[in-house]
Amino acid sequence: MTDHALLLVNLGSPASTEVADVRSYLNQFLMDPYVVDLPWPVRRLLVSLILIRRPVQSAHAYASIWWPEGSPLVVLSKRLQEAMKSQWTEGPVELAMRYGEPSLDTVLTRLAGQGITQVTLAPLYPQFADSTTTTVIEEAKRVVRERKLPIRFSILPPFFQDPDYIEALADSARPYLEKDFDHLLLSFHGLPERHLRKLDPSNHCLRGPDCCRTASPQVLATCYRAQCMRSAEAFATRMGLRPEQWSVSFQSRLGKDKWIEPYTEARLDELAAQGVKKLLVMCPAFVADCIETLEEIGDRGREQFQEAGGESLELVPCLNCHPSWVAALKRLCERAPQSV
Ligand SMILES: C=CC1=C(C)c2cc3[nH]c(cc4nc(cc5[nH]c(cc1n2)c(C)c5CCC(=O)O)C(CCC(=O)O)=C4C)c(C)c3C=C
Ligand SMILES: [Fe+2]
Ligand SMILES: [Fe+2]
Repeated sequence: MTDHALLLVNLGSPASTEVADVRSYLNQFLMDPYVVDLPWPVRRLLVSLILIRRPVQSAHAYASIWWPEGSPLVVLSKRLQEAMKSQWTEGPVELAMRYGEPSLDTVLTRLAGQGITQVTLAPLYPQFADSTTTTVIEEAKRVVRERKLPIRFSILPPFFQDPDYIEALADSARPYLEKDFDHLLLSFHGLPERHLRKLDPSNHCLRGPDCCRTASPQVLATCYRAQCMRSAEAFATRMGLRPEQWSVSFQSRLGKDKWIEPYTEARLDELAAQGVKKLLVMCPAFVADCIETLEEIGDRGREQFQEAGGESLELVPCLNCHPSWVAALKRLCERAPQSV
């Protein structure tokens, strides 16, 4: 069969580090109602306020990590796409970005023009969130509906505790964990608490320190925080880490709302104060290194940890194009159930 495409989708980056490009990217990203989930007039006002200062700050941050070939996130996603071509034999392997280019609209329209009728849609997010997984799926469905494309989807579900994903994390992180370290911080992207609450009709989430551990299968299916905890626990178990050797935190908070805790910034100070000298940080919510790992953790986080008394902070690279990840992704995508 050659009419069944694999479509990898990641978040996307600005077209360049120019402030105008960063502003336009942030505007598209933050005006997505799955990301800033407020009524349109409130969202428009809030995002316009954020766009006064943020593009200049973010452009500066992007410039500090940008590669000659472009944004690390996009370059690494393209490399993953290339690696997957030798794995996926049923048709072409394509890459789209939820924000910026190449858009889902461009890629799905091109695939339909080539006679592709079946697409395995792979949002590259291990843990479920409306602001990542849902928005990719809904945008892909919107394009097919509005352009009347004869495409049916299979959709890769969140794979936060899939043994293949955990094994890939273990294989990619092992060389770092074999070196001398005092503590491993697993830092996941954060989310406003509101995003968890609105998907939790049983009112289980964020009610006490153990709520993620006691989440029912129904709660776990949509609770990003509980899924992050499961990923971290499965990884720590696989690596044989003792409880005091690792912990979880959440990074990248934006705005004044309460986001899920503990915050990475606070944990960096606490760990230094507890006497941790050699800190390892890995970021399992990101499958490709990006501004959030390279700049927020690798640059600013390291500086903060050292100023607080730590000696070294080593950033464990994301899965990127690790052979175990490429093999895992092939198996995950082959198992993706047909949906629409
Ligand atoms: C309300 C704001 C945001 C939510 C909610 C959010 C969720 C979320 N994001 C990722 C993954 C990535 N985010 C990245 C960058 C990024 N994220 C936000 C805001 C929210 N994210 C902003 C404003 C930015 C841009 C950078 C900045 O100005 O700080 C990236 C990296 C993009 C890149 O080009 O490198 C990724 C990847 C997840 C997984 C997630 C929810 C779980
Ligand atoms: Fe983000
Ligand atoms: Fe929860």
